[in-house]
Amino acid sequence: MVELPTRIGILPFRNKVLLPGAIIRIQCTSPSSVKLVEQELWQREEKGLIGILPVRDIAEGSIVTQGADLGDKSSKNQQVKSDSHKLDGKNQQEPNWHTRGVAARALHLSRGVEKPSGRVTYIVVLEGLSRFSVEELNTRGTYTTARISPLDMTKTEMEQIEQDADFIALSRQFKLTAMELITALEQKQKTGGRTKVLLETVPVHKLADIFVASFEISFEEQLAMLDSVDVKVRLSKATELVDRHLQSIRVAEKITQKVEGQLSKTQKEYLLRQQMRAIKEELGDNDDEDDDVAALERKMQDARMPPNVWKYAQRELRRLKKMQPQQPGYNSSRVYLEVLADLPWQTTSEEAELDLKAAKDRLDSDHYGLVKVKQRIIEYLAVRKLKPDAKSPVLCFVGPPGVGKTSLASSIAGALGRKFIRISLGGVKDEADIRGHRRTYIGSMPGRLIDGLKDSQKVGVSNPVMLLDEIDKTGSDIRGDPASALLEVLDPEQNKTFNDHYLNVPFDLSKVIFVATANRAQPIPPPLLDRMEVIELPGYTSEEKLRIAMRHLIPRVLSQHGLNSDFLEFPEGMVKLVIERYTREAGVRNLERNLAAIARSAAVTVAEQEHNNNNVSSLNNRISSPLLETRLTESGAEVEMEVIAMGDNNTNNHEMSNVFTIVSPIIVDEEMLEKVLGPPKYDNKEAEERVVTPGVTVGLVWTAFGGEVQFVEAISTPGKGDLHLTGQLGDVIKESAQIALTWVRARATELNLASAEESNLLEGRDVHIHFPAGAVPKDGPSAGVTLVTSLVSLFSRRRVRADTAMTGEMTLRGLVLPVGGIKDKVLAAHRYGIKRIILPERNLKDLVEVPAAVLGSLEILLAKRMEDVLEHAFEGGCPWKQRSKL
Ligand SMILES: Nc1ncnc2c1ncn2[C@@H]1O[C@H](COP(=O)(O)OP(=O)(O)OP(=O)(O)O)[C@@H](O)[C@H]1O
Repeated sequence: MVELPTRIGILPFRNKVLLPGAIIRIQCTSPSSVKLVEQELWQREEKGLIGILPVRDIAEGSIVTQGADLGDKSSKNQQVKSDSHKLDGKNQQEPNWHTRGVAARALHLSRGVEKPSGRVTYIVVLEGLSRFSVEELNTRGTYTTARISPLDMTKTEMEQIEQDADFIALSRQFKLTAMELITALEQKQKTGGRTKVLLETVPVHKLADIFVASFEISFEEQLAMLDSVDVKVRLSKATELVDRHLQSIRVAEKITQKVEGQLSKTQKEYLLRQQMRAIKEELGDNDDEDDDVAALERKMQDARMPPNVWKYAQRELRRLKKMQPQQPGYNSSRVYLEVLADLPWQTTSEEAELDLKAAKDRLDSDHYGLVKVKQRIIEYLAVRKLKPDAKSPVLCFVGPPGVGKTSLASSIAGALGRKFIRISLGGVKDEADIRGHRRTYIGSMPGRLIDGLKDSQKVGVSNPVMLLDEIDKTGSDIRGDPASALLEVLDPEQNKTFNDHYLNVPFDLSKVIFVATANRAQPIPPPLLDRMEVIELPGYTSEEKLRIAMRHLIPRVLSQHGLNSDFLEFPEGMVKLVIERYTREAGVRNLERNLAAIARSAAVTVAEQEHNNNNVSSLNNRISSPLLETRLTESGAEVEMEVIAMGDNNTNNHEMSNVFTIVSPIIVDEEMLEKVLGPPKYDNKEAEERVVTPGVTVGLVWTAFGGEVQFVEAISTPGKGDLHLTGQLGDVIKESAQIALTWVRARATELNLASAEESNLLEGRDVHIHFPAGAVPKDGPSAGVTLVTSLVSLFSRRRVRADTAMTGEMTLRGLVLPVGGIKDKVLAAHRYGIKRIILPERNLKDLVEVPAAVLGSLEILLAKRMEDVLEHAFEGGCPWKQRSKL
């Protein structure tokens, strides 16, 4: 029995009733309710109570309280008039208060602060305890309070009524009906019978409320239940409602059974057909194949092929009809006709009038940053809109992995309202991969393009946006040149009648919009490159990655794992740690993978929690679920939550609060990162640790993964003065190394090498230069200055500065030439925590593309000649100048 105070703070419930024993989760946002929760629940030392009083919208007319039991208290059977009161900001007029309410306590409280307004809100999980009647309402303060008197029976009254014959009969009737309901529910959900125990342990008058609270009934009925102060009235009302619910479940079941009956009818039919087939087979009566051919013919007719193709297909079909299924060639002919019938000869997706603004919004909402790229795409779309038949170039996105090339292409398809199809060209070396094998080959197939288009479920239209992925990874060998086939595909003059060897009839590709991606433009054969407009997507800075993660990756990763921010929160600081300590890439691919790993681990925790909750409180979940609906007002603002648990162990209802333990989200912290992702993979000390001996230098290079930091190591060994190079190097880089060695040798005197051993280094010994990360192929001229610096460091026995990286081509006479990919290289250096960068002077202009925040953290040193590089690379300046000073 709960001791009620004489005065209680009132929380108005609009058109809704909280019954004793019911649990509800609400969000308080209006100033009055926030104040109420703050003063009555949040700030209290001991557990506070508040009164829940139903209030009706004025528009719906006044409350007519029903219920025969009200006779004795008829004086109160009228509405309590109150001072004008603002109800949760929704109703400015005088509210219609009901005269009876329910005292409630908080099972769980969480406090939130909206950003950026700073407004405080509360989420409260309330449990109804006992009825009261309102003696007087006072609405003059910030929130309403009421003088109340309890309506529940005292213990002695209760003991008396338990002897009453009517009450006993009513209880029995109620319990019987309730038991039937539980049995029906359990059968439906096929679960065990824990809930029945509650029928024995909870007093019947409380059960009546709990059961009714779990049904969806009208406000009037809810009020009637609330007003049923007399337990006998309450029991008969509850019995009636439980019975009604039971009947509705039964009706629903009957309907399902009927449907199931129908289902088994189709199953029966299927079985009979199977049997019929078997009998026919036994009799050698094989008209099934005929059926199949007829179906194929119908499918071909539906495909609406152009006349010349149709003629060809007809001829093939006639041939097929003459053949026996066992005959060689029957199957290949059939498969061929299936492919023809599957191709979208005429079907196109409706292209709505292109709305450039909507397209721009879509690109913006899908992708963070990339301003120039998006601008270029919009221009491309604008031209297409003005002149749809213009020969627009094929867009080719070039950039390291995971910078959004594929997803940009799919956004273009979305903006145009077209289907999207991705054809992977990585590793395609055979022309037949593009153009198909002739049908004379055994196991011949159409090429990848036609194969992609024929998949009618996925594409089924002749005008999709087709992404030719990794177009730089096609190569040619004796089996022909895929690039020349691609050239035909991309040429608007020729692709109207694209000839796939397998099809052997022309297919019109001119309605397809082609987009290509590549990691690097350089390997793409020039004629192909000429057909394309290259749009470069450089890598992202850490700051950009953070924004992309917060806005795009995290929401997506959460929803992919069935979570949302109520369950899992990624604080910005932790995302930053993932970016800096666990990834070191130009794009965001690994970042996304790591975030997904964390989400997976959280999903397991959440699922386990839910499992436990379901076990403990299966009754509550099932019975109270309609009342547990969230009544959160959609404020749309970000809310920062602070949570205190209000668990109360001395009541038998504490189980119920378990349902809400997941209200507080899992917040990712360093410990969780280490647990899921392991110890940090990167720090900023790598350069420092590796540049400990003379001969090692830090260079900046450009690889298929974007800008990279590349260490170069040189040592000398006894020999004949040869140069050895290792680390999967291309011809250009090998030549750079030769030039570097020649240049350094020519300056032997300037180097002023002291000992005989050192002069030997130049003539009598071999030099070995290695580029670690041997698995990654490297080429290009930009390692020139790095190579020279390594050699000078080796010969002069002086270490280069570990905080410095360099890039630049060097001529035989020591002039430093500009190189490409400066932005990517600078970003890479930034990722590695490098502080100083030596660049060719003529690359200065390229720095405008580097974000200011990154530039600000670096010292940029410009070099015109090799001597300038050496001057910057060594502590105290160029080594041989140092020596001559000595
Ligand atoms: N600027 C961005 N804004 C939002 N999401 C991005 C952005 N850049 C990349 N992403 C996301 O990163 C992921 C990887 O991008 P995507 O697959 O498009 O990369 P890609 O450049 O095509 O890589 P690959 O060359 O390996 O195919 C995608 O989930 C994509 O949505």
